[in-house]
Amino acid sequence: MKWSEICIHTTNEAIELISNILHETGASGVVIEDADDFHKERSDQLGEIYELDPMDYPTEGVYLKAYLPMNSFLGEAVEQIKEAINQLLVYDIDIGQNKITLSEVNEEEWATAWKKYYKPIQVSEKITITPTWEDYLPESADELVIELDPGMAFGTGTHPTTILSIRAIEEYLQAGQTVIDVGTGSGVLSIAAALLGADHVYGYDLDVVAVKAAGINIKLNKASSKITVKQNNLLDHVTVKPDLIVANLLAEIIMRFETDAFERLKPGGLFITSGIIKAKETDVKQALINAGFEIIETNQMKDWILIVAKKPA
Ligand SMILES: C[S@@+](CC[C@H](N)C(=O)[O-])C[C@H]1O[C@@H](n2cnc3c(N)ncnc32)[C@H](O)[C@@H]1O
Repeated sequence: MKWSEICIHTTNEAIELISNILHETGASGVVIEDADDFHKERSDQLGEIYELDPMDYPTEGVYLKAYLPMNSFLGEAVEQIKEAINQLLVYDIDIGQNKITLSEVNEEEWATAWKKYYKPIQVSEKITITPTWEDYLPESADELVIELDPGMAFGTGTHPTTILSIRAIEEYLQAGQTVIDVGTGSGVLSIAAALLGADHVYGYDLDVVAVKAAGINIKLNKASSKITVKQNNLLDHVTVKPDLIVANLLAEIIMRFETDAFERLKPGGLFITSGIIKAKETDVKQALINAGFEIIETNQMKDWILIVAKKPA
């Protein structure tokens, strides 16, 4: 079968949203080529250096590439993608140059093209994320391994907002605690919390495709007994009283439920919010403070901010 590679020149801010649009349109194997990645030397934790081809990378911003089957629906799918990306402007998302190009690739190229980007990567002191097809063996007894299929919803688990979230869970979660993961996507944060000793994790996502993908990843990581995943809008109708809530969502969405998060948390509980673009940091902090939280830590990776907020004991 022939495949068409769609390449979108966009910004860091728009990556997750456009990846989501691509997945929803049936595109496979979304690949991110970030100008910043090319400029920094890439060495993974196994000591291998990636060979990066400068021709693959933009001089600024990000290329998002994905693959669509070449059939009679191709034109319609591309139009749908363009329209959905333009809709992001309504939400004040910077979509950068938004230049979209299409090129043809054959089955063999497609099957291997995107897999070469995904290698096991140590994302925190204890956690390594590996794609399902790699036979990765932990180097020490303390190393915890999460297997993910990058072809599925919000696949790789290595976006800066996800890495910041995993590191914060590792820092703050205490064994035996109850966790809620709002916007679970691939389920990666729920799996991380379970591996790091949570008693039980509740993962929620509005998107059924994400709920299915999370379910598969949770089984793959043998964490089903510790994680309950279901479709839900934010914390609507949730009665669980968690010690920790993690939410890797856009700033606009976090600012829709900070009061609910405050009410649900046990006294002394933590609200870890990620996915906040730098420009919106002050707004989110103010909203958290207005809800009654105390800000106890802020971290940054690239343009992304993570905030840890505490409900007073
Ligand atoms: C940036 S992804 C995060 C995925 C994963 N937690 C991670 O850290 O990699 C955000 C997720 O939030 C979900 N989401 C967006 N709005 C939501 C809402 N109102 N309620 C629940 N989930 C939502 C999206 O479907 C998506 O799966």
